[in-house]
Amino acid sequence: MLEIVLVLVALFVIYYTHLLIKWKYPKINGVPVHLPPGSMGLPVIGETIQLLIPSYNSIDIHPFIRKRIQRYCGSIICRSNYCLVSTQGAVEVKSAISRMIFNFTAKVAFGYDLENSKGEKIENLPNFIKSLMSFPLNIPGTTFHKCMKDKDKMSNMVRHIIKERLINSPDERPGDFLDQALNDMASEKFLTEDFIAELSFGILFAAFESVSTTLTLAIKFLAENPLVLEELTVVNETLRLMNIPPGLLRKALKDINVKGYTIPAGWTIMLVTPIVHLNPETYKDPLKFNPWRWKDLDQVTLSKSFMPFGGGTRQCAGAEFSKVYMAAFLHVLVTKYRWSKVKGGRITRSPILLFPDGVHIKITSKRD
Ligand code: HEM
Repeated sequence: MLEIVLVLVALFVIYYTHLLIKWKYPKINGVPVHLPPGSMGLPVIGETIQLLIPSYNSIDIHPFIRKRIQRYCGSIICRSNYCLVSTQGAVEVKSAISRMIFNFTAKVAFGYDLENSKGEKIENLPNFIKSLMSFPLNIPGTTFHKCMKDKDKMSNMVRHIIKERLINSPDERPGDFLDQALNDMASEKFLTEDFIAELSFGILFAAFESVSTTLTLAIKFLAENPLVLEELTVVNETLRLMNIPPGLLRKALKDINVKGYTIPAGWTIMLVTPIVHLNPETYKDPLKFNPWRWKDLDQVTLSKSFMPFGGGTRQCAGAEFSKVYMAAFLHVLVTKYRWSKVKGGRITRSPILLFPDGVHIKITSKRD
């Protein structure tokens, strides 16, 4: 009996050693691959236990989603209402703006009203990002588990709204993004109630986290550099300097040769856009917040050296909406309000941008 166990253990060790060697030193048609330099880290876990790499390549629903988001964003821009709180005390900008955008997007996308909702209250979404980048181990006690629970709470809330909508006749519905998706269920096979709930959550998340982070940064930079010019140049400079996503993810569909190195098919590649945005040959003094530089940058340079919303066919579906929304927000801020930084402003990346001490401003209406 003992011999059999020993043989099995030996076979197990040989098999996994073989897999490990194959993974560490891959071959294509029997020829060893010259991999790009760098460490492979540990099997499965890689270099870090903190980074979860999302994949966008599930089913080919992307053109559909893109079209619907763009149509929806276009229609809501004119309904935007920027409610800035005028207060004698200090406001923590990131949470205030997150909440504002969360409420606004949830309301216009699927009719969720935070104050008057009857169902489950969603209080935690603005903190969702903190637990997003975690090792995908879904057992109680892990950050990932907490993150999934928050996401489920949100998707369930949308499911509840979907059920209510489906009871009502189509002409009683508000005609928002959710209604568009429900109407499309008849023609698009992949659109199930579950899918629409997850999609609505995804849009809410994509919109509120990225926009609120950019606006918080813009306000911080403006408070530290009070001479403002055009709002759009401030938005561009903020996106350039801080690069909200740490990079773009792509999957190699076939072996790719780059400068003598092979990236094997199936590998996930991260294009680190901050490197392009901080290239001193394009952006003089690249670490300096300088909205004025945008006056002199030509279109050709920009098309190659500015990609805060990604590029190609997978470019951000909310890019135009975000630029207009943020420029309009800053316009209202600088024309109608006075504000000054009280404390905070420290930024960390892990790998998303966080404000460990917040950005606290004192804000009052110019009419007061
Ligand atoms: C400051 C604001 C924003 C930034 C910096 C940003 C950035 C990005 C980036 C870098 C990507 C990946 C693109 C790629 O892989 O090439 C992306 C994808 C995406 N974004 Fe945004 N985003 C912002 C706002 C929004 C908003 C407001 C929405 C929705 C209303 C949105 C919806 C999406 C969607 C659906 C995708 C996936 C596109 C696809 O795979 O086709 N984003 N975004």
